[in-house]
Amino acid sequence: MGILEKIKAIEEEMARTQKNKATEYHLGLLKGKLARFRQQLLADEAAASGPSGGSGFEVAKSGDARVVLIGYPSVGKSSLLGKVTSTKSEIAHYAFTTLTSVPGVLKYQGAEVQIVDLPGIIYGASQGKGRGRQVVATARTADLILMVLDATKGKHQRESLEKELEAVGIRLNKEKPNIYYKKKETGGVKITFTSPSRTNLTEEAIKLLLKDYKIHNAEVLVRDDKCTIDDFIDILNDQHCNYIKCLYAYNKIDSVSLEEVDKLAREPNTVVMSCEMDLGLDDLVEEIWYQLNLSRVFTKKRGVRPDFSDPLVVRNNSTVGDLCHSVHRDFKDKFKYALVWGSSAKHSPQKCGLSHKIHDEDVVSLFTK
Ligand SMILES: Nc1nc2c(ncn2[C@@H]2O[C@H](COP(=O)(O)OP(=O)(O)OP(=O)(O)O)[C@@H](O)[C@H]2O)c(=O)[nH]1
Repeated sequence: MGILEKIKAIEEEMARTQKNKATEYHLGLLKGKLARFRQQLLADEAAASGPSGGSGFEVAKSGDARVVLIGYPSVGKSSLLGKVTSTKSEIAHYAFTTLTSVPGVLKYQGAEVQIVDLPGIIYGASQGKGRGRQVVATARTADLILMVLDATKGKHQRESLEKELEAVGIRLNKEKPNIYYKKKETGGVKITFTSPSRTNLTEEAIKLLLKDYKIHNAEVLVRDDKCTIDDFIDILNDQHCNYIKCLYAYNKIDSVSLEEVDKLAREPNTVVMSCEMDLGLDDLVEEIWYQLNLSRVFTKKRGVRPDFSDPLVVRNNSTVGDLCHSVHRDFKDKFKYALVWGSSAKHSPQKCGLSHKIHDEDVVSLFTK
């Protein structure tokens, strides 16, 4: 039996099995197997396409962060890219216009965010269909997924995309489960819960899964009483799981009622817009920036005004040390002290060491030995 048939057989068995206390472990085991086969399927695909597989839309990562657009055909991804980035992309009045990914650059107050528009075909990816799997591979590299949805269409589009992403191990707006897991050479299986589990994740369930994965020696520490069997399966398939932030953008709000727009706009992690009418695009860009969680830092040479058009971009909560690292790998070794102006400084300028936390829009002078 090929992997695809195995996946199908498990899915059918899961659909047949009633969900109740008695079948909980059995379903957990099936889920565990499913995750393993899906991972295998995607790994086979990656090996087959190879580094020079010529998939046609692998894009080199550039800029300070990467946002990946995901959505069904004709929801307005190309239009959006045309509006917010400096890349032009062809828009035709028919589906499937975007056949190769077109990276665009969104410039936000000096920072550069790469926006990649993937082929609109993600559906069926988890079943190994078409280019969906390649799309997924690129989606995994995103700092933020921007799911573009058509406000005139129902809930189905969002749910089915979420389901597809879920099936290939992309977890949206979710933290990595707080479970410590380490495979060992000897010593058997040791399972500890820091507090009694409030879900279906019991010691017995963990043992069954480990046995099914042919793992006989391991240490497991469940640190969160809300972790489920699914979370533990994710930990077992760690390399296959990516935890990525997702922003939902509903386009074409010019074509639906105000009540509908209002309802959509109130959903969490959601923005509403109309590319055609130029509505909500500034809010979208701001929200993207906010979700990326980045800070701009302006460097200043002695006796010269800082260049406010060319910031260094680092993660929020970064330190002077992180900043040095982003200048050059070895810069930290030469570092003597920094002068910092801006909201993180107690007085202007403040003389700081490597551990000083910098804020967005700070000005920093770095001095070397
Ligand atoms: N009413 C309305 N139509 C829009 C809006 N934005 C885009 N469209 C139309 O939707 C159609 C599809 O737009 P595209 O930008 O090509 O969509 P896409 O998601 O890139 O499509 P693919 O390339 O097929 O994946 C075009 O006819 C656009 O004119 C909008 O805000 N309102």
